[in-house]
Amino acid sequence: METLIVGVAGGTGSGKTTLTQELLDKCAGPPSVLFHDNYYRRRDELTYEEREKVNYDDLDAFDNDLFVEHLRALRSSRPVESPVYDFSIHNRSDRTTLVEPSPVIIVEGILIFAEPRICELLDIKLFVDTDADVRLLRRIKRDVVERGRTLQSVEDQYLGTVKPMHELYVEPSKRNADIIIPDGGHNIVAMDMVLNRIQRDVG
Ligand SMILES: Nc1ncnc2c1ncn2[C@@H]1O[C@H](COP(=O)(O)OP(=O)(O)O)[C@@H](O)[C@H]1O
Ligand SMILES: Nc1ccn([C@@H]2O[C@H](COP(=O)(O)O)[C@@H](O)[C@H]2O)c(=O)n1
Repeated sequence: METLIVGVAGGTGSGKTTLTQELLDKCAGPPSVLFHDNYYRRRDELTYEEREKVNYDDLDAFDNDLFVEHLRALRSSRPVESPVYDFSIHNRSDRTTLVEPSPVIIVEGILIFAEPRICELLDIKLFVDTDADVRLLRRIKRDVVERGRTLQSVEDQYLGTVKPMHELYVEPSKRNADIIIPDGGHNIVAMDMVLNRIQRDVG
């Protein structure tokens, strides 16, 4: 089976998941999706308080060996049992989810263009570009409402690790993108271009 692997990167709150969902809704298929977030390392050896302090915006926070193994398996038409991460406990859950192979594979995550082993497997690289102030406002809302965080913890984490790692890894990785998309999944012109390209290659 011919496969096309589409990478969707961008800072936290930039609109990656929204763009991924648009692609899922509009591609025939449907595509397979691997979320890099689900490959955060298991941290059973740490207490909750210790896990709260981990730098989750560093490349080392992810089990990239497993991620690359799963991406290669999907590319070779083999299904994978993807881990499921639980943000409320800062740890991998005991559940997995079956991801079936498909001609179009979407890969999403803040750091996928910063890890060469992942980057080289991607056929189309999309970077969702959104101003830091907008991303921060979205992040505060999401972390408090959906991830059970306090305002203080969001502020501490943002200034302590999220912002510096964004500047060190995420922003420079934009140079590896094929297309930089302002306004993410709401950018109709960019979406049409990407969908046409997908249609041409695997349609
Ligand atoms: N282009 C956009 N315009 C306005 N709001 C958006 C846009 N893209 C995403 N959002 C909103 O911003 C929030 C974060 O988007 P999301 O796609 O989850 O970001 P990410 O996956 O990069 O963290 C969500 O509430 C989403 O509805
Ligand atoms: N236990 C964790 C693990 C990760 N994060 C944050 O998630 C962000 C990435 O997800 P996006 O949907 O925002 O792209 C990343 O910036 C990590 O800081 C967390 O808060 N807790």
